[in-house]
Amino acid sequence: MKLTGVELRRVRMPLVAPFRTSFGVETTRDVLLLRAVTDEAEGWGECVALTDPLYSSEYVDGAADVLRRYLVPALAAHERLDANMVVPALHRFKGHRMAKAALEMAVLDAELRAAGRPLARELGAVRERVPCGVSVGIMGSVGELLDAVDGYLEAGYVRIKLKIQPGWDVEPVRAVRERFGDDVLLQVDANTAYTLADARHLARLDPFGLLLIEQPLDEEDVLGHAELARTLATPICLDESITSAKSAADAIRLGACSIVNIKPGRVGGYLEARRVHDVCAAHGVPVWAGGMLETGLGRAANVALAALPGFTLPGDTSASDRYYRTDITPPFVLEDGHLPVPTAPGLGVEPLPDALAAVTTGTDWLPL
Ligand SMILES: CSCC[C@@H](NC(=O)CCC(=O)O)C(=O)O
Ligand SMILES: [Mg+2]
Repeated sequence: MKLTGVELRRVRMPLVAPFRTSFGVETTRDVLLLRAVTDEAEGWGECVALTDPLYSSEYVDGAADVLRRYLVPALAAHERLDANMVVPALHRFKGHRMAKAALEMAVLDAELRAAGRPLARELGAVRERVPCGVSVGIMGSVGELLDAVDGYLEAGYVRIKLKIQPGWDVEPVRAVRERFGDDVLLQVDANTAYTLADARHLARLDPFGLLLIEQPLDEEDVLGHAELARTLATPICLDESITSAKSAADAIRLGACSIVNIKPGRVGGYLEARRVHDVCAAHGVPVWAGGMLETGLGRAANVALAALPGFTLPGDTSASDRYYRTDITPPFVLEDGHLPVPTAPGLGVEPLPDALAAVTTGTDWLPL
């Protein structure tokens, strides 16, 4: 394929309710979308960088800048381009995995649409629908949390994930267990909010039969997670620490985690995400699909990824209405706790023109 240009498009998507984590509160997603135009087809990419560099070092304005000044121009040198070539072509630019992932995603979508191949089949999907969990933010009270969890269980979600932080951990977990019982699949996500000094406190979560505790320590403290894993009965899952297939192999070998949350943006793309899946499978480590409040575009790709064989735990692949009143694609609707894997070529979905126009705050055409 010949890439003729890339459109950077910013969309502003208000959340149906504030989403609070240990690092901040999201009320509106300011999303950077990419539209890759080639001589054979067009493709869409979604950059998962948040507005501020609080989940990781990337942030949406920085991603747009590095794409505009470095990453998109770097692809001009390639007369013919396929998705496998994108990340290697950008290797000399350090970091910016979420920006690189979005560019690879757009080129991959265009390539697959041109070939009439669904992303799920390209990645190695073995399922036609995936079981869906839901991520529940930190709330103002335990009562408010219990009402939210009740609503999600009613909606059919098969797994509940609670955001935790110091001062909001044991009590909400205990309340959910007491209200909904021991059979509900339940896990927690700290987003790096604790230190090894909190080990004894975190061990107080062990009696609640959690599936996992996600990223309790700093993303760079792999050895700390290995030491914590020797203390806790609850399995440790890493998110922010896993930035590539190699970092997954290292973390597993060091005993830092026994479960991995895979987010394609965090690891530099869907092709690397498949490699993370393969490395984890080789070590017998289960994985699940994480989320970054994606629009239907990223959601479609995450659902395709979640259909790979090693994704044996429900992911944060929630329905569109978990976050958005109106999605920019036909909405993903939960059916018996599952979402269907798209079967059309490429991502299998594309933006609805009117819905996209209604939330677009700016476009920037980058010709090659
Ligand atoms: C704004 S918080 C984004 C990162 C967070 N993501 C979620 O909790 C799931 C979000 C989703 O359902 O897309 C995580 O650390 O796993
Ligand atoms: Mg997480």
